[in-house]
Amino acid sequence: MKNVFVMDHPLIQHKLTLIRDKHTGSKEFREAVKELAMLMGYEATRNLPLEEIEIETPLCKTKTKVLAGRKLGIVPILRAGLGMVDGMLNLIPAAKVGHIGLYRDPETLEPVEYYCKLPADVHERDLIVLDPMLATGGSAKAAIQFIKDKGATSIKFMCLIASPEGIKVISEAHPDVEIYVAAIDERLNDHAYIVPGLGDAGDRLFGTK
Ligand SMILES: O=P(O)(O)OC[C@H]1O[C@H](OP(=O)(O)OP(=O)(O)O)[C@H](O)[C@@H]1O
Ligand SMILES: O=c1cc[nH]c(=O)[nH]1
Ligand SMILES: [Mg+2]
Repeated sequence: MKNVFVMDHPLIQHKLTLIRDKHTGSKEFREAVKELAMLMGYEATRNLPLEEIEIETPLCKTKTKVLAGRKLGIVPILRAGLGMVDGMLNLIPAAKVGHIGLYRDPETLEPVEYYCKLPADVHERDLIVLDPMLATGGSAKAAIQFIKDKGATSIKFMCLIASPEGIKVISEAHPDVEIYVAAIDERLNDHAYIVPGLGDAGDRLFGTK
């Protein structure tokens, strides 16, 4: 599907298996999510623009490339998206971080907003929205819409595991948004959990279950 990039690098697939395993505890789960964010972030930032500058090596002057200086931002969807922040910041330490607090109402499955704090110049930044799970797509769809309402025009969405339904929802609602994902699983169950998935990402990251 256009605009959907499935990252099947062996290191990504290996770490994904770690976090799917129900015997993996919070510490190892957190470490693997951070590492996955870093590996995926490497790919998701592949097309950042470069510009040429002149520097001097110990031998001579030379022209060489640096990032073109376009401002970057990452926007984790709370809570579970927080687990991906440090991995991304390791790659792009100058990025500003916005936060969107959303939880999925267990009855209606609708996203409920409880927090939103974005960089003031969000409309000037290339943004990557982070959330490990894309299930019904309701949370990511709402989060991306918030950011667009604040003026953002350049948005990517990065998640670890998606359902086919979630991918469809985001592709249709936000066709301009590229989706980076480590795996697209089979389906959603009756409670809209991804199967086989990894369970509740927030609870596993923070040990709340
Ligand atoms: O695609 P959806 O059907 O909207 O589901 C995905 C959302 O559910 C999870 O968050 P959750 O509501 O469990 O909140 P949490 O991160 O605080 O645990 C997950 O991190 C996504 O944000
Ligand atoms: O499978 C799922 C679906 C929504 N949220 C999660 O954390 N996991
Ligand atoms: Mg949760």
